[in-house]
Amino acid sequence: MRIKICGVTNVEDALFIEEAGADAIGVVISKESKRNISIDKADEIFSALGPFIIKVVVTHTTSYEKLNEIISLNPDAIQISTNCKIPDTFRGRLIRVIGSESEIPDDCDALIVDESHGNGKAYNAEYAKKIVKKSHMPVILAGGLNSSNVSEAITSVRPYAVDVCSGVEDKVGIKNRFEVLEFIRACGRLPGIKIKKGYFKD
Ligand SMILES: O=C(O)c1ccccc1NCC(=O)[C@H](O)[C@H](O)COP(=O)(O)O
Repeated sequence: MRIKICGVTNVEDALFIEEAGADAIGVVISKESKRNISIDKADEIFSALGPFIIKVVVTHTTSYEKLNEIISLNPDAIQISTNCKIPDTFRGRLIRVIGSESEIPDDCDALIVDESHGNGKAYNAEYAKKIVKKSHMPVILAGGLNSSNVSEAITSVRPYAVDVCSGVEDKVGIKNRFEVLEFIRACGRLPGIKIKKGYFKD
């Protein structure tokens, strides 16, 4: 199972997540988010990472100026929840957010079923299953996932990938290393870092 860990706000967490073996890291560039970071911070985080991890920017912008700033970071993918049109040069790497009221869009390359927006709100299993069945695009599952429920979510929904944000945090924007490793393990993957005593919660 592919794994995206979202809402990363600092280089230390990003490097740990990469080393732990996640496939993708998401940073949020949106004033609406408690995990909002600047373009410069996102650049610092992406630049610290190696070539084998997918770098995703999550945004809610409707401004082409902002979008161009985001594109200038050269992310591997953009995850967007508005219907802002993305330049053709960026095609192939666009993830659109789909919630229970929305139709499947056809101007993107992957979908993320997400009604949580980093708040830990649980996904709707019936809806997610329907989207996986109907969509010809890869479907990422998000919403209230954590190390205790992700295995069941994978088995029942059969998504392309799973996404987690608050379920592996100590506090908003700060990842809990033990939970990151446990989440990766619960996805049926072997974490790249041994679970050491120091990674446990106090
Ligand atoms: O993380 C945020 O602060 C955020 C805010 C607004 C929109 C999206 C946001 N995050 C995007 C994600 O892809 C999250 O990982 C996803 O909503 C799952 O969050 P959680 O339920 O906390 O695992």
